[in-house]
Amino acid sequence: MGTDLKSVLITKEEIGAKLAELAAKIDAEYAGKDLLLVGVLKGAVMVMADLARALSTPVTMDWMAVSSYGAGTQSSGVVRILKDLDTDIKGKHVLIVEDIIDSGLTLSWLLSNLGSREPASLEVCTLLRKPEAAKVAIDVKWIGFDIPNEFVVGYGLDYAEKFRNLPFVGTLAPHVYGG
Ligand SMILES: O=P(O)(O)OC[C@H]1O[C@H](OP(=O)(O)OP(=O)(O)O)[C@H](O)[C@@H]1O
Ligand code: HPA
Ligand SMILES: [Mg+2]
Repeated sequence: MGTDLKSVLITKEEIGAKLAELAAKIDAEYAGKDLLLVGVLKGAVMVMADLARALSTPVTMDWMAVSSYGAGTQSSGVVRILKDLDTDIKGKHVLIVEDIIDSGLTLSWLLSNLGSREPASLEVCTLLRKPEAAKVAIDVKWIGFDIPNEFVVGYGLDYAEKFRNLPFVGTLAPHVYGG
């Protein structure tokens, strides 16, 4: 961690408590239904792993890899599919699991892409959201934390592929990205 981080924004304990809270609501919503969690690689790996274990509802899990940030701190706006789902989601209850909604461009694209595959339902759960950064309005059912418009890392979130393994969410010192 050293001096590359400016501050801890959300602790490991706060993340755990929030995921337990969200899991209880998701359990209630999908009681008696088959639920497919779709994790968005790579950032959502930690949220997916911890949220899935906090749920009592039996779920299946699939993954999609899309990338719009590359090595920078700004979304390019161009979303690329790096890996598609392994399964057909037609008729299934699908919950997209994300680490962060920043500009909203990734999710907006993903919702229309997955929506066109005719799932029985399609909702979103995200750990973090930056309301001030939104470039498109998105209807998100479950949100962990609204955070300020600052670049964050940790708990799956990277800067140039680094910091994903931090157990908390922190802000990056400006010198790291040349700010
Ligand atoms: O709302 P947006 O501005 O579109 O940003 C959010 C997306 O950006 C990040 O992914 P990234 O493209 O960095 O890929 P990664 O998960 O592999 O790091 C993050 O995991 C979200 O998927
Ligand atoms: O603040 C962020 N940090 C890391 N990855 C991201 N992808 C979108 N916003 C962010
Ligand atoms: Mg990234």
